[in-house]
Order: sequence, then structure tokens, then C-alpha cells
Amino acid sequence: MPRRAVDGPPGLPSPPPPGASALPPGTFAGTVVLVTGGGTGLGKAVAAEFARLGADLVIASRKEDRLAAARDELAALGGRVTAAACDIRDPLRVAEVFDAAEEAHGLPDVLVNNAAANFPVPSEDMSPNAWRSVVDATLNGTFYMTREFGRRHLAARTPGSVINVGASYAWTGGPGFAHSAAAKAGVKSLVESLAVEWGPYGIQVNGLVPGLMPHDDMTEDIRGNLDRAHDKDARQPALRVGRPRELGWAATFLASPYARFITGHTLVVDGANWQRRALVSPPVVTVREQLGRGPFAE
Ligand SMILES: CCC/C=C/C(=O)SCCNC(=O)CCNC(=O)[C@H](O)C(C)(C)COP(=O)([O-])OP(=O)([O-])OC[C@H]1O[C@@H](n2cnc3c(N)ncnc32)[C@H](O)[C@@H]1OP(=O)([O-])[O-]
Ligand SMILES: NC(=O)C1=CN([C@@H]2O[C@H](COP(=O)(O)OP(=O)(O)OC[C@H]3O[C@@H](n4cnc5c(N)ncnc54)[C@H](OP(=O)(O)O)[C@@H]3O)[C@@H](O)[C@H]2O)C=CC1
Repeated sequence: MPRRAVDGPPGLPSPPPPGASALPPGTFAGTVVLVTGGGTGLGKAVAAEFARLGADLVIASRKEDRLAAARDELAALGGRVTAAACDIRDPLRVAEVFDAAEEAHGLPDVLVNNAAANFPVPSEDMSPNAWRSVVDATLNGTFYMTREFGRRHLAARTPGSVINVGASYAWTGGPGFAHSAAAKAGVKSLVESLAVEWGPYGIQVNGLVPGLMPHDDMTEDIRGNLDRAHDKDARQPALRVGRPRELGWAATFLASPYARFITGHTLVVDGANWQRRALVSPPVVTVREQLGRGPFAE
């Protein structure tokens, strides 16, 4: 079957419609999947793909109202869904989320570390608390969740699968996002360390990096940053942005029985956007100018 008509639009073809799946129905029946930040955006899209394939879900984040709305939406896809309010920056609250998950469903088989914090800011304007807040949620929170998951599986002698959602500036650096880029580089490093540490115990650890995947839940800061770039499709080698469900399909593959020998790997789902480099790039625009900020002032 041709991927598109010869006179179809240029760029990478559109993905299958929402609700489609490459994996057999019921692939995750009897499986519990915990997704941090599963109440919004990409986390919710990932959770939805697991739910369609039969998983029970635990979604965890700070805001109870958003979690409750997402719980109802995700439950309509079939499985049982538990919402657990938690700030992943607090290791004690993290342990409570696992207690709640175990009580409602049993120990989660899959952990998707999707929650993160981020906003664009020139480094010279970034307060120590702004740095701490992003690194704490993105890197430390991911470690606390993963540590709790690993310790419980090691004690129970059961296998598991961890997926850390990253960002491609873990490799390249992220001007205007120095806090988040540094934290995501740490998240990628954790994948590589823990895959080796925990492989002998049957625990896979992989990374999953979305490209630009706009959605309705984006924070004002991130949306504002994107809105400054017009014609987002034309700026991608794929000539289109990604769809959140494309991340969900990749996550379900990585946690599926068909990916059991894949561990310590970070899969980038971005239409090759992060490899787009040229010897002569567009003119340099400082982060201050990009964000419409005036000169630096103490
Ligand atoms: C781009 C593509 C790749 C990646 C995408 C993603 O990750 S998308 C995922 C994106 N999704 C999310 O990020 C979702 C979660 N995000 C959030 O909850 C908030 O955006 C949060 C990260 C600020 C955390 O809130 P919180 O309640 O923990 O903290 P708080 O409100 O108390 O602030 C802490 C410190 O940060 C300071 N500060 C804040 N904004 C700015 C700014 N624009 N400029 C400068 N500074 C700023 C604030 O002033 C304070 O410092 P101060 O004054 O005490 O020295
Ligand atoms: N969308 C995109 O194009 C890209 C996204 N990414 C990555 O994808 C992931 C999802 O991003 P996206 O869906 O776009 O963003 P969202 O802002 O929609 O999601 C972030 C989620 O994290 C939760 N969260 C934030 N801080 C905490 C915390 N301290 N404790 C618990 N939960 C927290 C938020 O819930 P609550 O506020 O209720 O706590 C929210 O559900 C992130 O890891 C991001 O870095 C990477 C590259 C591109």
C-alpha cells in the first residue's frame, strides 16, 4: 500500500487516526501503568494509549482538578484509573503514591516519568529558586519516582519497565532553557546508569524524547515561546509537527513484550528535527531578543 498518493503533500505522512494501535488488543491487560503528569498533554496521550490496550492506570501530579477530569476521560477508554495528587519533588509523597497504587491495583508494572517543569528564561535572569524548581521536578522527581519503583520491584522480585520522557536538548544544550536542558541531560544519564544496574533484576529503563508536539494543555510560558515562531510545520524536516498519540504509540512499544531486549536506549520521536544543522545557520538572535527582553539589569 503506498504511504500516500504520488501527488500528495510533501513531508512525512500523517500518522494513523486517533484510536489506532500497532499492538494487539489486550497487550497490557492485567498490567498497571503509572504516568506522572498523566492528567495533561503528552502524559495524558501516553496514558490513553496504554488504556486502549487494556492497562489499568495511575496518574499522578499536583493539581487534583485536572487529575479528576483526566481520570474520567481515561476511564472511558476501558481500564480502571486512579488519580494520586503528589508533588514528585517530595520523596515522602512519592512513596505515598506507590502505596496508593499498590492498594488500588498492585505494584505498577510500568512507570512513565513524564512530569517536568520548564519555562524560557535567559540564564542571567534565572533566580536560584527558578533553577531549583525546574531541576527538582524534572531530574530529582524522576529519580525519586524511579528509585521507589526499583526498590519495590527488587523487594518483590518482579520485573518492570521505566520510561523517562526527555528532550533533545539533553544532547545539544538548550539556550533559553538551561535549567531544563541540564535536568533532561541528567534524566538521559539516569536511563543509561539504571538500565545496567537493574537489568539483572529484570527492570528495563528507557528514554523517550518527543519533538514539538503542541497540545491544548501547554503552559502559557511554553505556548508563548512557540507562538513567536510562525509556520511551525515548515520549520520541521517532516514539514509537520508531531501528534501526541505518536509519543503514546512509541511508549507502548517500549513497554511491550516486543521490546524486552531494548534497554538503556533513548528513542527520539521528532521527525529528525534535532539533527537539523547547517554550516551556515540563520542569524544569531540572543535569548533576550527572542523573549522580547530589554538589556540585562541587576
Ligand atoms: C521547549 C520544548 C522542550 C521541553 C518542554 C517542556 O518541558 S514542557 C513542560 C512544561 N510544563 C510545566 O512546566 C508544568 C509545570 N510548571 C509549573 O508548575 C511552573 O511553570 C513552575 C515551573 C514555575 C513551577 O512552579 P512552582 O509552583 O514550583 O514554583 P513558583 O511559581 O514558586 O516558581 C519558582 C521560581 O521560578 C520562577 N519563575 C517562574 N516562571 C518564571 C519565568 N517565566 N521566568 C523566570 N522565572 C520564573 C519564580 O519567579 C520562582 O523564583 P523566585 O521568584 O522564588 O526566585
Ligand atoms: N510538548 C512538547 O512539545 C514537548 C514536551 N517534552 C516533555 O514531555 C513531557 C510532557 O510535557 P507536556 O505534556 O508538553 O507538558 P505539560 O505542562 O502538559 O505537562 C507537565 C505535567 O507535569 C506535571 N507536573 C509538573 N510539575 C510537577 C511536580 N512537581 N509534581 C508532579 N507533577 C508535576 C503537571 O501537572 P500538575 O501541574 O498537576 O502538577 C503536568 O501534568 C515533559 O517531560 C516535557 O519536558 C519534551 C519536548 C517537547
